[in-house]
Amino acid sequence: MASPRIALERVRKAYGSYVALDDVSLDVRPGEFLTLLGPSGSGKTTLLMAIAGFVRPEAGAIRIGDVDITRLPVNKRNIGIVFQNYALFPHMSVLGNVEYPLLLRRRPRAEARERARAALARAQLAGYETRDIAALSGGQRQRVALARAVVFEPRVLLMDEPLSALDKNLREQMQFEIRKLQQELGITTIYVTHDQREALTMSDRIAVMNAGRIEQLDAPQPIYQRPTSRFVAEFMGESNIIPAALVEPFGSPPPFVGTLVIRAENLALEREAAGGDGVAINGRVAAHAFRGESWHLRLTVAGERDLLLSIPSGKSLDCTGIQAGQRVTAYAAARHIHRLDDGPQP
Ligand SMILES: Nc1ncnc2c1ncn2[C@@H]1O[C@H](COP(=O)(O)OP(=O)(O)OP(=O)(O)O)[C@@H](O)[C@H]1O
Repeated sequence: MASPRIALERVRKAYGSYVALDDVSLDVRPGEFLTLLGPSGSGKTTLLMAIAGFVRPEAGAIRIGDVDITRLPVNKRNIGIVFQNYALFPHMSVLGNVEYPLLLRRRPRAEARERARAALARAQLAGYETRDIAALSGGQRQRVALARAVVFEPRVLLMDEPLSALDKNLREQMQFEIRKLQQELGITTIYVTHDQREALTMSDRIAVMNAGRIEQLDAPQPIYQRPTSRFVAEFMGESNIIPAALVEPFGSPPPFVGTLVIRAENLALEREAAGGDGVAINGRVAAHAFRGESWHLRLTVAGERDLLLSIPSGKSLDCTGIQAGQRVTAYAAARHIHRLDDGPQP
């Protein structure tokens, strides 16, 4: 059976006078991997827990497929959940943990065992069945948690920062594994993270959350390249937000108006390296640092605003000779300049 859509309609949750979810509406498509991305306190976990049934909204409706689950108890929702801290049973073996949801649903032991073994194999844990949870690494524990979340064939899958306790390399490997498993199962998934690179890597679409609202909902590339608000532009990557009055066109680009967003990696110190007509911004080097794959430069511009540049260290100009206080010009091609609609007009 195909995994259903998840639909939220004007879901509201307040803690006292603090509004954690401010009339959130969201439509997650069947089989989609949708990530809730946002800073700490933006409401991601509250939204996920409202879908899981651990948080009761004051208003609004939540549907899975055609079923209104807003008032349904947690154990009737048929949702797989993976938490950051595994929430495994430490006194049970790996197999015991994964069988548990099936035994809870009164499946016969032989069937439970067989399905648990299959789920463990899918999660790359064949051979670990009799191990104690305590004898597993963080990554293996998270695989057990994943196997346990999907073993009973839930209708949808929810994951709350499942990889945040793992080191960088393992986290990147697990991002691909989780995504592969999700695609094999075709299960509609909502994933919570505050890590933008993780969201960009894994998702079909990303909902960027800020103060209990969804600021922008789109596929990874448009979210990154065409942010619709200052908040999203600043949250995703290193962005420069510049009133157009501060920048000068060069070549023959169209006239610029309003507030502009230029990513740090789209600025260059040479006109040719910028790749086409665009804008030139004069500044003074305030700080510079070598970051391995790139040089990081901070320029003071027109005495009031810093401009961030990220220059690939393998290509373009060698920044070794750059001095603090040096006057430089930063260039960006017109195609890398994004106009923001909600910014103040210059
Ligand atoms: N049980 C609660 N009682 C009071 N306030 C709460 C409760 N749960 C959450 N909040 C508040 O609601 C806001 C949203 O919290 P939530 O956990 O959803 O944010 P988040 O985006 O998941 O953040 P994080 O990334 O830190 O987990 C926060 O300001 C939080 O302090």
